Amino acid sequence: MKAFEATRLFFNQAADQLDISEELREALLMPDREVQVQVTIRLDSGKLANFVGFRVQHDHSRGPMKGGLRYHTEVDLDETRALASLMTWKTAVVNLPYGGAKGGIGVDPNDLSRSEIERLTRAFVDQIHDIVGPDTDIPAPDMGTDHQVMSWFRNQWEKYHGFHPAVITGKPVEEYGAKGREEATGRGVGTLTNKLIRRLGMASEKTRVAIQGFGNVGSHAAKFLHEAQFPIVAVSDVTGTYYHQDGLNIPELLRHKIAHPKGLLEGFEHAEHLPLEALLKLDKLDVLIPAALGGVITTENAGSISAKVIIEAANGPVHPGADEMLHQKGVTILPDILANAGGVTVSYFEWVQNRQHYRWSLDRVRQELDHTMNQAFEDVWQMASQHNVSLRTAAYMIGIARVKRATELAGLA
Ligand SMILES: NC(=O)C1=CN([C@@H]2O[C@H](COP(=O)(O)OP(=O)(O)OC[C@H]3O[C@@H](n4cnc5c(N)ncnc54)[C@H](O)[C@@H]3O)[C@@H](O)[C@H]2O)C=CC1
Ligand SMILES: O=C(O)CCC(=O)C(=O)O
Repeated sequence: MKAFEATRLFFNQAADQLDISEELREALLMPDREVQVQVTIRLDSGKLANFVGFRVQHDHSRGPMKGGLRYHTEVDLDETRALASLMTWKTAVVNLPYGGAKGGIGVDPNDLSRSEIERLTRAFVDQIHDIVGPDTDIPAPDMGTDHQVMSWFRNQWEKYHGFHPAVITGKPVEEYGAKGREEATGRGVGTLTNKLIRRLGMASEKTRVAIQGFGNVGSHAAKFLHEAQFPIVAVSDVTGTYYHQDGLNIPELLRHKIAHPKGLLEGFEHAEHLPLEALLKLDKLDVLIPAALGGVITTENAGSISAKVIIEAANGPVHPGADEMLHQKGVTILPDILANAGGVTVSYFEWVQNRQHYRWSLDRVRQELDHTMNQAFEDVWQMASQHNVSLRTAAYMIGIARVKRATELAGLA
């Protein structure tokens, strides 16, 4: 099943609870605009290379559209469309005054030098600068992009439109970025993991965690959970799974990642090195945190997952069929549109600061982030209890109801 079809299924499960008509479902699901562009650069070798870039603007009924930029080989129109629609429900669940969008380029950034990535980013901006802006559509980091890419993006966009740092978020802190944006998604994941396991009557020191992906989100979630006393027994990145039955030394893993030229765990010696796919098959896990690609938990591998709780730090990691199987097994899933909303929440704080030419302290960012995430969690928990539905369906119900209301108030439906 393709990614957008999967999000459509999750959408429909919630829309059934809300009794939404077929026409309105189509109107809410259909993206506002989809753009596909050619991105051509000259490589360091002197050869030309052609890539395909996308920006999908899904819905703007609640405000300017917001969502990250992904550089990854699997980026295509369908995946970008699915990710853009997730942004619409996500910004609504945490009640930010935004709609949803997503973009990216089908490329493996590990194959390019930093200067090639800079040229790629600038060429992409040349193609899409007219459709993004601080009041229309505001990009941010996602897989394969970071604060440096945001900085190049802003610089190129400003060549066309003049100074406006609020055109993009996730910028370097010394260049109009918000303190705490880099850690925000991982911190939000950590905060809600802690909250959920306590709600389920579990204790952090006895909760064995595995994290798939040790990039921005996975590594910050690991840091936060380690500080909260959770034993993290396994983490993985593209180079494999790293396991220690008594819990990994997370500070040492973080130091290793920082020292590695590509930020990888390759060569880490104080853990058992297992194949990539081993992480999902580990026994005696309590919490599994997919924090890499979408579509990784399927009907084929869901049966071998031992965790009682799955926290969707990645976007769309669980296929609908697997979602149903895990639900039947009694696994609690904290859905992506709530679990990983910390990133876009602090992006919103960054945008607000840029527009006011003001800077918040890290303490303030963290306090407001924790408040937003806790409030959204309580709203979703209450909705799930009231309607006897999963946390995913409850989160979608809240998101869809808010977007539906804004659409109706605008007189569009
Ligand atoms: N960066 C952000 O603020 C946000 C990111 N997300 C989602 O979180 C996920 C991760 O994003 P980032 O951490 O930003 O990306 P990243 O590019 O910083 O890191 C990705 C990590 O996943 C690893 N990885 C890739 N394929 C893998 C595989 N098959 N098995 C195990 N590990 C694999 C990579 O080696 C790397 O460690 C994505 O689904 C993204 O959409 C969601 C909300 C915000
Ligand atoms: O920070 C943002 O604006 C968007 C982050 C993002 O792409 C996501 O939440 O999936």
